[in-house]
Order: sequence, then C-alpha cells, then structure tokens
Amino acid sequence: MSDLIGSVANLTGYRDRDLIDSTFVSVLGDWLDPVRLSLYRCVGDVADLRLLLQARMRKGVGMESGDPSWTALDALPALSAQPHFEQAFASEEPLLDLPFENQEGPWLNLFAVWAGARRFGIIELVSEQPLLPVQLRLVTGLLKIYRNQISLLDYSERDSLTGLLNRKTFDEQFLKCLDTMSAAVNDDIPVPTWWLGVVDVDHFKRVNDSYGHLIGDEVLLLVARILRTAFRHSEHLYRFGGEEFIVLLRAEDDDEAHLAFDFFRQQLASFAFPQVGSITASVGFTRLRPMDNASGAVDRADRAVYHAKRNGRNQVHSYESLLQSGLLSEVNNSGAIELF
Ligand SMILES: Nc1nc2c(ncn2[C@@H]2O[C@H](COP(=O)(O)OP(=O)(O)OP(=O)(O)O)[C@@H](O)[C@H]2O)c(=O)[nH]1
Repeated sequence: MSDLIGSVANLTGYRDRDLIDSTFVSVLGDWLDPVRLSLYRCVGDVADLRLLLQARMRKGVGMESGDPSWTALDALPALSAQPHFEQAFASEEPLLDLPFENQEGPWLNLFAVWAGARRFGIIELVSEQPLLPVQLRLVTGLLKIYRNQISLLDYSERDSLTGLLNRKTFDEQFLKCLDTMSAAVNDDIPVPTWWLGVVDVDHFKRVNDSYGHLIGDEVLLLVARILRTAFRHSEHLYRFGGEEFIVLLRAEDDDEAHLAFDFFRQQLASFAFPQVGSITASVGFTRLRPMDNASGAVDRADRAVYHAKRNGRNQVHSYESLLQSGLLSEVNNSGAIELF
C-alpha cells in the first residue's frame, strides 16, 4: 500500500504530460498485472479524432513507449473505427468485461477520460479475469487523480482566452525540443529539425480601436482556432503576448517549414471574421540550433516578422533565407543583427 501511495505522490508531483501518462500506466500496471494496458490520447480535429498511443504495458514485456508525438494524423487509427471506444465515450460508466479475442477471456475494459466537454483519452485494460470490485475501485480512484492532475496542468499552462499554451510553458518545451536533438546525436540517429515561428496579427490595434476590445478578443480566439486547425496535433502552439503567437514544429527543411506557416497564413487571410471581415498575420520563423536559447530563437524569428511587416505584412519569411539573400545579416553569436 505504501508503494502505491508513493507512486501516486510521484504522479501528482509531475508537470510533464508524457511522464504523467507513462507513470499512470506503470502504477496501474504494477498493481493489476494486466495482459495489456494502454493509454491513448485523442488528437486532431473533433470531427475526426485519432488515437495517439501515449504509453503501454504488456505482460512479459513491461513498459513500451508510445507513438512519437509527431506521428502524422493519417497514420493514427481513427476513433470512429473503434466502436467499443466510441461506446465508452457515449457511456457514463466504464465498459467492463467485454470479450477480447475469445469468450473465455482475456477481458477488455475501457475507461473514457474527458477533459470538460472534450474527449481527452481512453484507457484500455485487458485483464486475464473480469476485474474484481477492489480492482475497479483502484482504477477509478487513480483515474480521478489523473484527471485532476491534467485539469490542474491545463489551468496553469493554458492561456485563459484562447486555450493555447501560455508563455510560461514555452521555455520548458523549447528545452525538450533541444533535448530531442542532442539525444539523436548520442543515439547516432538522424537529428530532428525544429523550427520556431512567431505569428503576429497585422494592424490589430485598428481592430481594437474600430470595434472595441471585446471584438478584439473574439478575433484572437478565432485566430487561435485557425492555428489549431492549420497545424498538426504535435505542433506546439503558444499565445506569447497580446496578438503574438509562437509555433514550434518539426520539418525537414526551410521549404517544408515555409509551406506549413504559409498554409496557416492563407487559412487566416481567407477566413471571414464576423464584423471585422479580413484579418492577416505576418510570420517569421527560424531553425533551432543545438546550443540555442529560447530568447535568442524568438529574437531571430521576430527579426523575420519585422521584415514581413516592413514589406507589406501578410507574409511569411524565414530568418535563415533572409540571411542567405543578404536582406539580414547576423553580426555576432548573440544573435544581434543589422537590417539593410
Ligand atoms: N482585444 C485585445 N487586444 C489586445 C490584447 N493584448 C494586446 N492587445 C492589443 O493589441 C494591439 C497591438 O498593437 P501594435 O503592437 O501596435 O501592433 P498592430 O496594430 O498589430 O500593428 P502591426 O503589428 O505593426 O501590424 C494593442 O492595441 C494592444 O492593446 C488582448 O488580450 N485583447
């Protein structure tokens, strides 16, 4: 029992979502010794949710890692293709003792996890025997703790207006991106390429001045929604300040990153905002460097935004391309540059 309390105490101390998910699975797995225990997150568009495996434990194998967060949505199974999973979300209670593979067991148990009105994830527990009442109490108790932990994190890490991640969490995620680069070097595998983009809404002061702050807030909310639909589920979106947003994404090269940012720019420019009509944004982006720091990278992307603003707005520019074409120059290692 003290082991369990200790593990739960660990769970409530973590702020890293991946760590919380894998700890949850390992705590539950250690106590129930299931045939298989998996935790899936629902990702992507609400109309076509996909299942991202976060962590799994299998009898005789132990803990297994989940899908990389950057797995393409199309490659993930659709929630709609899993009728039992859909059923678990539709039901108020967990779905218990469903036959799994054959009538004599093992047994499938599904626990849907909601975050407010959002389908957040699902626990799939395959047990050798139907769950005993005491085991069921343990699972539902741990699930409550897990859910509380996730909502507390949501509360402290998200911007209250747009629901995007807030500035506070950006530094941590930035370091995690750099870690994936150094880990790849150590493991002698291809090093992922991360890009940081700054999105700055154009002439936003005019929106506030002409229509008032409430309409201004509504515009920011809609911009955040377009950001969510334009970028992939694995791409990290932050509201950085008033009308400034940050995107961290993986792309092979400058062209691929440019395409991703420009897709968003076009989606935004073609959206008809109620009352306000058309809104555009200027975007600057830069490639993360192995020894980067967050403020240096944001500063580089900001310089590219500044270039876009000076050249007519509603444009996407890469800091590295501007350097290459001689439109910006990097004068020293601190990232200080000169504009021509
Ligand atoms: N409604 C609303 N306005 C905000 C919020 N945060 C900042 N702002 C406003 O955003 C505006 C930003 O204006 P500026 O920095 O001058 O930039 P801009 O008008 O977008 O012009 P450019 O960036 O040069 O295209 C200011 O009027 C701020 O008051 C917010 O949370 N809600």
